[in-house]
Amino acid sequence: MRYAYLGPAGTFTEAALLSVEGARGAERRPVSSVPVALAAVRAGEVDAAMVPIENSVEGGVTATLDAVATGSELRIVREALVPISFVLVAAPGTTLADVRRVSTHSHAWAQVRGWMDDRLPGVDYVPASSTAAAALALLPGGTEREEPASRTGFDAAVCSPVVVEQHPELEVLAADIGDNRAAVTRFVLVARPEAPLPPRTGADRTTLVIPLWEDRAGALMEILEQFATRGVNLSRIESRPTGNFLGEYFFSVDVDGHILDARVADALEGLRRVCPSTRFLGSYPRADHKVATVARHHSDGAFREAEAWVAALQGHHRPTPESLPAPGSAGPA
Ligand SMILES: O=C(O)C(=O)C[C@]1(C(=O)O)C=C[C@@H](O)C=C1
Repeated sequence: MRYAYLGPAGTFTEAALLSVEGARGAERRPVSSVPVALAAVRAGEVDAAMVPIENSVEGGVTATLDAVATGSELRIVREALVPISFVLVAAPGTTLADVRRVSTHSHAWAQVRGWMDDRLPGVDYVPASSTAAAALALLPGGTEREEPASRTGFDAAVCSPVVVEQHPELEVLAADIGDNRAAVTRFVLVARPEAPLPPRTGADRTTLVIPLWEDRAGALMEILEQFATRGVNLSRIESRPTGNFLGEYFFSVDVDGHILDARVADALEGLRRVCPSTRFLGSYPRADHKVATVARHHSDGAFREAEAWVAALQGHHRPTPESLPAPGSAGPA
């Protein structure tokens, strides 16, 4: 297997990838952004890419939500949860009092803002492509030592403690600086659509992209109804602009269950009718193994029984040519 991930080594995304069985011995390609990782999957240069999708503090990772919603189809085949803990690092010899400008990934910055306001008020933020990229930039590239700020434009970085394990020469100015100690990021492994559908486990998640089909009152309600009436619980719903023009949005949705669950399959059929450009991004096991609660009347057995009942009734009352809708018509009102 060949994998792409948001690099360099030491990112949280790499930690997520390393949690996949066999990934340690596989070819791993660090890349500079989520779109680049997904482009490598689409081009067939790698078999799958690990990308962040949701953080418990900062919410959806918009770069991922947008990149999987458009372009050629992709499939999520698994997810991974990584607990997030941050350290503030600098080049050797730097002290906290020297820090004026701090670099990291924007999602990481959002998770340490409280600590920064408290301990380094007025410090400037310099965006980086990842937490590890910011930290590694602080290390002198050559033999000649340079002042980091003059070379990089910043003098400290927020990253994972893993980077310090790999580069012990980095000075740790502060540890555990996340505003929320229980922060977790959810990552997804994304492959091409021909990837085999992961088996149903009973504790599964299905990810969908639902463009708002028509701009009218009740359009969102009609989408949500498809899930509600089949007892399908939503675990995440976010609206994102399509980028085409102001006011055009799509919904990125996670639901509890697998496409092989009758209630999920039935909801997808309903969605297809009310919103034909719905995109299926995959059904895969939940990393937290949380089993969905399903009422008896939403179980596979209840759907099968109801289908068999209707089929039997149809068998007794076969449609006549006159009772069928004319070709091209919407059918009897
Ligand atoms: O920069 C990294 O280390 C990443 O893996 C990216 C990322 C993200 O995109 O949210 C992953 C987890 C953390 O919440 C912060 C940054």
